[in-house]
Amino acid sequence: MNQEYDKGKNRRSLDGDSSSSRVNPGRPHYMTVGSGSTSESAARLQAILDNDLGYGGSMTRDGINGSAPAWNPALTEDRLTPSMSPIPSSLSQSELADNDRRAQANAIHQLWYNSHRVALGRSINRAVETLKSLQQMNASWPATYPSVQGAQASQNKSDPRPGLIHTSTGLSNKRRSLPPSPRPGSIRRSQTSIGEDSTSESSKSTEERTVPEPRLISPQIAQEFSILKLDLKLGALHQTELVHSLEKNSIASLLDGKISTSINHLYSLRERIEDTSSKVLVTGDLNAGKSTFCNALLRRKVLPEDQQPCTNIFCEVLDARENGGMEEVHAVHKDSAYNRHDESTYDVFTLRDLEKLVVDNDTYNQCKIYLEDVRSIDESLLNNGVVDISIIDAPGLNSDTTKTTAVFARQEEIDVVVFIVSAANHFTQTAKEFIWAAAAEKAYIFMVVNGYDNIRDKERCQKMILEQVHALSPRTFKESSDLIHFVSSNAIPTAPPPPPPGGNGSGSSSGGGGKGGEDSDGSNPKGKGKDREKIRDFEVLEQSLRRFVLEKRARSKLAPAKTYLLNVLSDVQSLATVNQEVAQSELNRVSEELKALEPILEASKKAKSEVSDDIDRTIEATCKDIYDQIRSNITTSIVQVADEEFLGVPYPGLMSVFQYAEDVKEAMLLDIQASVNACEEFARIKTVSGVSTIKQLGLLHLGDEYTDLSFRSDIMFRRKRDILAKQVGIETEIWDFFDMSTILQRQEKMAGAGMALTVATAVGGRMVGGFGWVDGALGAVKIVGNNNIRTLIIPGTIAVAMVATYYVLSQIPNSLPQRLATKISSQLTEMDYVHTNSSRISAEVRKVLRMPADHLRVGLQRSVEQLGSKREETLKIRGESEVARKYFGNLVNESAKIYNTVEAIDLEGSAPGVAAAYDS
Ligand SMILES: Nc1nc2c(ncn2[C@@H]2O[C@H](COP(=O)(O)OP(=O)(O)OP(=O)(O)O)[C@@H](O)[C@H]2O)c(=O)[nH]1
Repeated sequence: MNQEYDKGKNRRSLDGDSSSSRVNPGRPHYMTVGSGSTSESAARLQAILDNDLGYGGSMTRDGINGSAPAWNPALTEDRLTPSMSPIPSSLSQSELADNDRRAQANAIHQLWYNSHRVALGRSINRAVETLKSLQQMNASWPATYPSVQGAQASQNKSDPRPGLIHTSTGLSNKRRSLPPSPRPGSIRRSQTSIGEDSTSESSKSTEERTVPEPRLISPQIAQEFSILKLDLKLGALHQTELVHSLEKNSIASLLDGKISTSINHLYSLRERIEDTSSKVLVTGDLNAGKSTFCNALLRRKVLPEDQQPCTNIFCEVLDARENGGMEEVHAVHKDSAYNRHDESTYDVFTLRDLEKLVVDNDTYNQCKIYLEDVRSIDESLLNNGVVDISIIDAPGLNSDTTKTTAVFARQEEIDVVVFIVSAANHFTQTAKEFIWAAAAEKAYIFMVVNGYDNIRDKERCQKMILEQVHALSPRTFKESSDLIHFVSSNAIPTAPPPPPPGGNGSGSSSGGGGKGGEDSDGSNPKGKGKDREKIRDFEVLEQSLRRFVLEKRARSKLAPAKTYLLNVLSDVQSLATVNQEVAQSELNRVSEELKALEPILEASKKAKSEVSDDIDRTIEATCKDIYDQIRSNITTSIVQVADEEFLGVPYPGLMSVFQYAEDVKEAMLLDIQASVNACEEFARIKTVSGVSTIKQLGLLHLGDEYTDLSFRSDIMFRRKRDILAKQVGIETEIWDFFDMSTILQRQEKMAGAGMALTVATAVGGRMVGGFGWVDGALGAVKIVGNNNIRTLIIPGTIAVAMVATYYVLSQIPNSLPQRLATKISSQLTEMDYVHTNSSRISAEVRKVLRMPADHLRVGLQRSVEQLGSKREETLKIRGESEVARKYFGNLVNESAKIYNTVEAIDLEGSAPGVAAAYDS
């Protein structure tokens, strides 16, 4: 923030030539009064001044760690008495002593003034540092901007004045008193309040809960931001509604812009207090008589006056000595920064050309009018012997928006505002707005109620105007006798306009003007009673203005810086207080959130690993169970398939025995297939129950975050149907019909059943069954006898064979299924049918169960990650809030400290030395 300033800048020439005046550019330049040599005490004071150029031991080191920015030594170059002040060579002893006394008094005053200026300069530096740090903080932690409560604001809609008052919190008891106009009483946080901030809010549940109205809304801290007030004039929306409709970051960026503007303004204020000259802006409504007033002050008709609006550009009147004693007009080119030493930035004209220049402003944006004021230093404002003054005549406020804006902007670089108000029209809305804007740094405004001669009921006019001033600028009102004047500027005798170009100008004008100069009509107004009164009123005004600008220079020159500093620091303090509390509640909130979050995160992590293992175990157990169950079921089904009573296939008789075999075979395979289907159904049921178990786990651990997968058990096992019939290919053989083992088994069963067994059956059975038929034959021979046997043997054999054949054939429905079952069973064993199907079904169940299981695992993982990142985010917010709380806590203290330092700079009391200097 250190800024090096051009040491020569703003330093005026004391002898008409700025270069020759620089006797010692690094120290104050005071003229030698009296006999040409200063008295001892004056010399001592001079020495003190030399050593006290803003760094001296007399200053309290309250700067920023003693590292105050570079201070321009030229700032103390105010003249106490101009070198060209006429000092008669033959002064009496008493007059010399008087001069000496005055010089001493001036020196004392200068010391006092310098100390205040330096203190203010340091405070400006500290304020700039503070604002810069606030800007940085605002970038990383968007500051909360309190706004006026909508309801409150609308209650006060009748109040035309924008903004609110500062109430009694923090510094407010020390703040400036403001008009008693009703102001909205409370503020409330903008949409950036806790709970409303979507960016910083890290928990859904927190977002959803109802946030209690922050304490910040309390009317106790209701106050207006005068400097850092966001200017939101968009459409028909009220400022509050706008603030609430804006994003927190948008507000932060608007605030950032305001801070930047304020920093720049502080720089310009520092420059202004360093500048030894004083700029007086004469402004007011259109046609209020600004130019007439300026002319009256100068006692010369320099600026064009007209009944219709005529001043279109700024006209700055300066002492001709600043221009080498030449009276001329420098018309500054548009978009050029004026530099008197660079003629490319302006065109030179004579005073006579002024009228045209002022009205026609297409080429120029302002005029610098160098004028010789021949009045004595006791009377002249320009040539006052104390300080360089420039008087700026501004275009009428309500002439057009651009010019009005320009006047508003211009007042930021001036020290004193002289506001001309028409006695007939009073304060217009634009006038009021200007005064409110000026109040940001100017607690006092010099008010000139002009055209007073036009008013019949003067008392009523005064009363009304004073009432208005009371509301507009209370401090000005408080000192109304000094700061508010009712005059008629056109009644002041002025020297006629300058002679035509060709003459040197200064000589002729000084001849025409001067003290008690004639009016343009040539009459002597001092002779007329009414005019005398007007002139007297004007002279009183002049004295007050001189006192305000010259004697109370600390007030006129330094007070704007002080007022602005107090206002901006107060704004900073309010902002800091609000944000400290916001940061604190944010900190509390996130700490609470963290406290709640930690165990949830831990539980979630634990659940994740436990549930994962659990699911795996459950799936494996389910699948194994299913496998075992299915294996046993299919095996049983295969084993039992032959026992099924012909599986519902009727025996068609011997003629269709092959078809019978095919039907039995198919029935058997279908029966086995049916058992497999039953197993699939069983597995389906088990899967549905498994999926439901996983879902329960998901709901238990993820709650609402668990998303269910749609599961259709009916589409399981679709592809494996009918596979068996295709795979099993069994040929029916002749031996399949005569399965002896089955026949024998059956015979034994039947034998065990009782005596119904016939011999034929027994014999046949034996015969058919094996070699036992020989024994049977021998037994029969013994009974029948050998001869008989011989005759019976053939037919007997035939009979037995027939019986046996019949028996065997009758046993086909019994023996064929057994035989086929055995063959199917062995083929299925060969195919590993039981295992294949059991593992196929259990594998599909595993696959199906894994889907929701994996989904649950992913959900759990995501939940842990989300909780983890929420924790990270919350930790980050906690860290930031902690930093912000500390920062804003410090800012509250720091801004209060600077505020107190600034407030302690007493610019109001009578300046030491002044009385003595101007006494006599
Ligand atoms: N009766 C009366 N007329 C005045 C007074 N002061 C100014 N006038 C007249 O008011 C008219 C406007 O005066 P100006 O000085 O041109 O007003 P202005 O405010 O400079 O006008 P703009 O710069 O164009 O806004 C002129 O005709 C003046 O003679 C006054 O005190 N009494």
